[in-house]
Amino acid sequence: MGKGIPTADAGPTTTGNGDIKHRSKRDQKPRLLLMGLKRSGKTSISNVVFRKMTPSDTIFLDTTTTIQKEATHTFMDFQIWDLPGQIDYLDRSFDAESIFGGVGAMIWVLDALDNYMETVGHLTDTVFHLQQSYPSIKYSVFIHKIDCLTEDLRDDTVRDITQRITDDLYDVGLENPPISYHSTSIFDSSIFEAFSKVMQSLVPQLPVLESLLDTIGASCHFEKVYLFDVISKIYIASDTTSVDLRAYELCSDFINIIVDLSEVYGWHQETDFHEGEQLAALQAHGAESYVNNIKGYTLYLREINRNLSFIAISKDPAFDREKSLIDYNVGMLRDTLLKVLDYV
Ligand SMILES: Nc1nc2c(ncn2[C@@H]2O[C@H](COP(=O)(O)OP(=O)(O)OP(=O)(O)O)[C@@H](O)[C@H]2O)c(=O)[nH]1
Repeated sequence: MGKGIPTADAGPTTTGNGDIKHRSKRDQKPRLLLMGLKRSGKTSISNVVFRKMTPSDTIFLDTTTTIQKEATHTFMDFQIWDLPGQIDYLDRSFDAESIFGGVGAMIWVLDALDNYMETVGHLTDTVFHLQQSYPSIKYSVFIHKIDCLTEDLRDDTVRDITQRITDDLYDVGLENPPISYHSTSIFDSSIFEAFSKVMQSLVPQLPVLESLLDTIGASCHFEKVYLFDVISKIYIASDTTSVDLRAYELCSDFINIIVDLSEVYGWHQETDFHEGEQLAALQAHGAESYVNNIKGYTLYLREINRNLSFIAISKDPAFDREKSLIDYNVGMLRDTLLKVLDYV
């Protein structure tokens, strides 16, 4: 058996060492790897997205020396493994199966400010080798720290990196590698947008959800509709209109306000509702909120369950909820989530 690297489980949502039964069950959940050279930004990304760390606080992070495992229990239970950047995972003495077996997606974090020739070489070697033994892994390259580049330089850098990786892989015989590219920064919503796309690649029923969200958007006259994981702010599906960072930001801010308000004014349903019927009715409907005319937009949120909310944005500043057919459409969404995903 090959050597392994020490692993560390950190934080409240992280897999615990003590509970072996619990742990082995979680280890079967889809795994997502964060890889890349030292100081590329892997731990910062994991902390900002999943631990709500303020981006500016990431400058105090130490180098990671052990695998950090983060387990999230939201719409989809999955593990994120943050791998130390200084280790050569292709070294034959490594127990590769313990790291790469069961991986659904790998994110390669590439520091756009670095001399990226070195990391492009590591990345293409890694993809090439893993493709032989683990062909189902999906790869995403985060061209990261993009906030430090000017608009023009950004486009050139992204184009150059994409081209180099594609050429290198072509040279070794990989013509259409399953790689997606995202420009990211922890200082804006691009990191959440990119992570959303990675998570969506792990949802086999995504086309069904997207087509349903397209239908809802059209019939209710929404410009953009999302299914949001409320805690992480990752959206697990949206309609298929083009990515709109501004719409994402407005929806994300809206969730923050709703969560803050419900922390102050919310109540614990089990203790306050003694009438079973009343509680069932509330759960079937789901909490709802909408605001008209925020910077010319209407925002609409409907809770599907504790984790998942339907959120839509309309350019009509005077959205009329009663005429919108929203109840019928959200009902259809709930039915689909239940039937197709066995979820809700
Ligand atoms: N400008 C900018 N800096 C970032 C961004 N993301 C991370 N950083 C900074 O990059 C530095 C390294 O971040 P880490 O998260 O520790 O990098 P890492 O890849 O986990 O590094 P190792 O643990 O050594 O493998 C920190 O100073 C972060 O503040 C970003 O999007 N933009």
